[in-house]
Amino acid sequence: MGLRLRVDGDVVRGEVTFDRRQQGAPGIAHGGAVTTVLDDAVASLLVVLETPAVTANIHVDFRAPTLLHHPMTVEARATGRDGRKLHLTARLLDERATVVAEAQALFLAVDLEHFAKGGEALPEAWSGWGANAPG
Ligand SMILES: CCCCCCCCCC(=O)SCCNC(=O)CCNC(=O)[C@H](O)C(C)(C)COP(=O)(O)OP(=O)(O)OC[C@H]1O[C@@H](n2cnc3c(N)ncnc32)[C@H](O)[C@@H]1OP(=O)(O)O
Repeated sequence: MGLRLRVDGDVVRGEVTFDRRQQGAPGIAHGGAVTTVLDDAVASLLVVLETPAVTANIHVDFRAPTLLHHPMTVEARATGRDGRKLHLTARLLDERATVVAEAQALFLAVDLEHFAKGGEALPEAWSGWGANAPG
């Protein structure tokens, strides 16, 4: 789907075009693929927030069909923090700036050791990530 995300101040923005590999109904992206994009967008906010965290839950409202082969934009922002709980939101918009899907996600801040459970080496760039994050 060629998702590209970038940090723009305290917002994450990106572009994505779904194709047949993400098809659900004919010509329309599967909701799981749409959710993946929204989850990835909010997860990228963790760079802005300087906080390692994981998705605890994500709620998605599908407002309109997400059409294949149409360029979409995604934007994500943080809406609040309560201790370890990060409240994040993201929207997917079509070329006419119509919101086709939006998500509210709860992320839980974790220690970097959480990611070591996967048994893979963590990226070098992650060392020190979250060292100053409030608990
Ligand atoms: C840019 C770099 C990106 C790096 C990667 C980022 C990750 C990308 C996004 C992902 O896809 S993450 C993968 C999918 N998510 C997971 O695999 C998470 C799996 N779940 C867990 O590991 C644990 O359940 C979790 C760390 C989320 C919570 O376990 P904890 O033992 O740390 O929390 P705990 O049970 O003590 O609960 C702490 C608080 O959170 C609340 N809570 C926990 N899970 C919740 C939940 N699912 N829904 C609502 N509230 C939840 C819980 O009620 C409680 O609230 P209170 O403090 O008010 O009592």
